[in-house]
Amino acid sequence: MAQYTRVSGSVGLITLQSPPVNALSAAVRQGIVDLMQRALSEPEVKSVVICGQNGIFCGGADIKEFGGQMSGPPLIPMIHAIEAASKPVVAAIEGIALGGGLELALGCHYRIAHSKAKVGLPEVTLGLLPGAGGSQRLPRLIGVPAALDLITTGRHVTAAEALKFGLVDQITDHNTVNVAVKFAQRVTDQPLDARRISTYPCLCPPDVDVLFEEVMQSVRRTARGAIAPIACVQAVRAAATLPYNQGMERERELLATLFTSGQAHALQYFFFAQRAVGRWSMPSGARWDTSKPRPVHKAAVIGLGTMGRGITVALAQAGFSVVAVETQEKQLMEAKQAISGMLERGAKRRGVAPALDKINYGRNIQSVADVDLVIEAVFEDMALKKKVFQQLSAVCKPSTFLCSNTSGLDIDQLACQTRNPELVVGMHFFAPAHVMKLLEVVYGPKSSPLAVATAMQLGKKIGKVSVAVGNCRGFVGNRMLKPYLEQALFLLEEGATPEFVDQVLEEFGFAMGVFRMSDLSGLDVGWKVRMADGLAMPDSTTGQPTRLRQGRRYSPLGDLLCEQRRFGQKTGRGWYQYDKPGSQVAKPDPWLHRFLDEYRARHALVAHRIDHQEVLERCLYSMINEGFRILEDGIAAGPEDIDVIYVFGYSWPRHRGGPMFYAATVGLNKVLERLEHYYQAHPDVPSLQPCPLLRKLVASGSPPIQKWREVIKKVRSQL
Ligand SMILES: CCCCCC/C=C/CC(=O)SCCNC(=O)CCNC(=O)[C@H](O)C(C)(C)COP(=O)(O)OP(=O)(O)OC[C@H]1O[C@@H](n2cnc3c(N)ncnc32)[C@H](O)[C@@H]1OP(=O)(O)O
Repeated sequence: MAQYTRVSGSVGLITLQSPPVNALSAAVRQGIVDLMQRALSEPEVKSVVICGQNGIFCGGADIKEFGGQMSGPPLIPMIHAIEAASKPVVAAIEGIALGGGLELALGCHYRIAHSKAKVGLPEVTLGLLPGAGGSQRLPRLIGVPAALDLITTGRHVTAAEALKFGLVDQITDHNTVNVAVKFAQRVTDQPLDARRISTYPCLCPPDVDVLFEEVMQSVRRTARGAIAPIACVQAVRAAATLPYNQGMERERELLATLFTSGQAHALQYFFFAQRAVGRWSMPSGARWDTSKPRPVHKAAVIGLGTMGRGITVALAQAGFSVVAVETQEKQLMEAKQAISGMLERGAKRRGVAPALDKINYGRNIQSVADVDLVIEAVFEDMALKKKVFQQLSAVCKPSTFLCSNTSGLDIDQLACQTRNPELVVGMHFFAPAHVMKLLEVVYGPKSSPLAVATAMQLGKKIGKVSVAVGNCRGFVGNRMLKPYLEQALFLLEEGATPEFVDQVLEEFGFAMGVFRMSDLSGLDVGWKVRMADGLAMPDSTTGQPTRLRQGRRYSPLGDLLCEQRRFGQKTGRGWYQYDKPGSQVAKPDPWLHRFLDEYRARHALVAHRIDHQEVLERCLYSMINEGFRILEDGIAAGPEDIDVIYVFGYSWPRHRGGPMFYAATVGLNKVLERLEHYYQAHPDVPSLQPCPLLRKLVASGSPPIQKWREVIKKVRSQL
């Protein structure tokens, strides 16, 4: 859909109309084609302006159309026709010009942008490349290095940056369409040949081969197995080395491979999953669209350790007034210094003033009396947290929301310490809290929809992707991590090495394998939890064999390392060895290999050959199985919630869509069959026993992931 109006007598104005972002659906493309013909055929019309309604130029191709049969006029000939037009065509860019939207603008002869507009070619983030001439026109317009940067990262650039690159001709603070119309009138008689970007030579630096080699190496290093960034480099290389038409042919070939790839499907699923988590619901029926948040003006953070500092920075940077409380004078001074440094570095990067004046520091919990919301971030200890919640409940005004930054403790027990348990929720931040995008908002049985809506909105305001989840041990993320870690340890007992397990997981696409990650986080963290749970204890205390706890197989390997004070990077020894405490370069440790051999000998375990497939299946399928249990229990409302948590919080490779999407890709029947196989081989490992929901989905013919919620609803209604 597009609308045509004649402005100032001689300018044909084409307005794209397809809310919310004027994506180039079949109807919009048809509208552009028809209205361009009309403008070119009207003798009174001397020039054309293309804009989008509601202050948004265009969000690109309509991603919803990708899954189905493409209909309507194709993008490439449509853009060529605009570029070849005999009358000047001006793009009036307000809001955004992304992907196909920017490619459309690149087909125009001139581009005028509002100063607040953003432009970019984010196709790579959807597993694609700019396939409507963008990979060929952009380097011709702004040069190879800048085009490589924009196309391989997909980043959105400001109008000011776009002007610097020469990507737009003018920026304005005024009404962009009016400015573009006036501009179009001025250029009516200008020759157009020099404005057709496809005819430009490609601007290459002298050492262009070296540049491509370096960029390709860097892209391969960071892509973690994603294919689109590599295809993007290849497409730009075609622009630099081939005539335009041949470059377009190469762009077409590369896009054809990407378009039908599993990675593109996964990334496009993930695009919609990220948006779906904002439409949260609770088992009570409360929902995002019926629960209004209450505004938060002033917040407090209690406890200024690593997490509390990061949360304080995130709040202050987003413009909240923060009361930051730490009871020990020395720790308070250290925290103040650290927080100021973080704010100053962040502000320097973003070119703004540091929000130092947003924070008031104090040692006394009384200073939070007038805040709207408190985030408690003291040490992960239930008794301590309970005490803090009792104090907060006595000190704060009755309407204050009380939130706990916990990675897995029972929110209900904390709520019970307060006068208004309905105002209590969990806010599970991930370290470093001012950087990591994920926030689990945890509702307990007493949490009100108001509290959930307020925490979700606060999360959004501080730039987090917030996911509402139910209250259980470990919530979603850490609950699923448990069987994953457990399988990794069992694999060591059975003959694998930490290096091999990590290599397989990193080849799969995780930023770090399970053992390197444990060394980074600190082995003592889990050890303390296991001790509190009565798991990490000498045999004499438990009265059970070392490798059995509470009737289940148990691996004490992590506990044994901790007993040797091998806590990971911080002590210079863990699953790997490091040059010195704090170093990040992990090296295989012969001591650990001997230790594993001795351990196996002591327990009469015969090492067998473990291959890639077994590592992946046992680590990932046991985690996915727990994901199905979480869905069955109603802790997560849908598979998208789990996938978003895993990609943003646990470095699951985005191009694999998340664990639940991955299970759907592998095939639910295959996941079920392999779990059955492993459970038969390890009947003392309950996490390998296939979850009833998985069986039900397979029995229902393994519906597509978008239909799982219907099956889950049925299963839950039968409980
Ligand atoms: C066979 C050959 C065919 C050629 C195909 C190859 C060429 C592809 C070229 C492309 O153009 S690919 C698409 C490139 N565009 C993008 O990647 C932009 C994606 N969108 C965004 O980044 C953001 O949505 C936004 C535009 C910056 C707006 O962000 P904001 O935070 O304001 O709102 P959202 O909640 O993200 O979005 C609102 C609403 O709009 C839906 N939506 C956004 N973009 C598109 C789109 N391109 N197609 C369809 N739908 C889109 C989004 O899903 C939200 O709706 P929902 O119902 O809440 O999910």
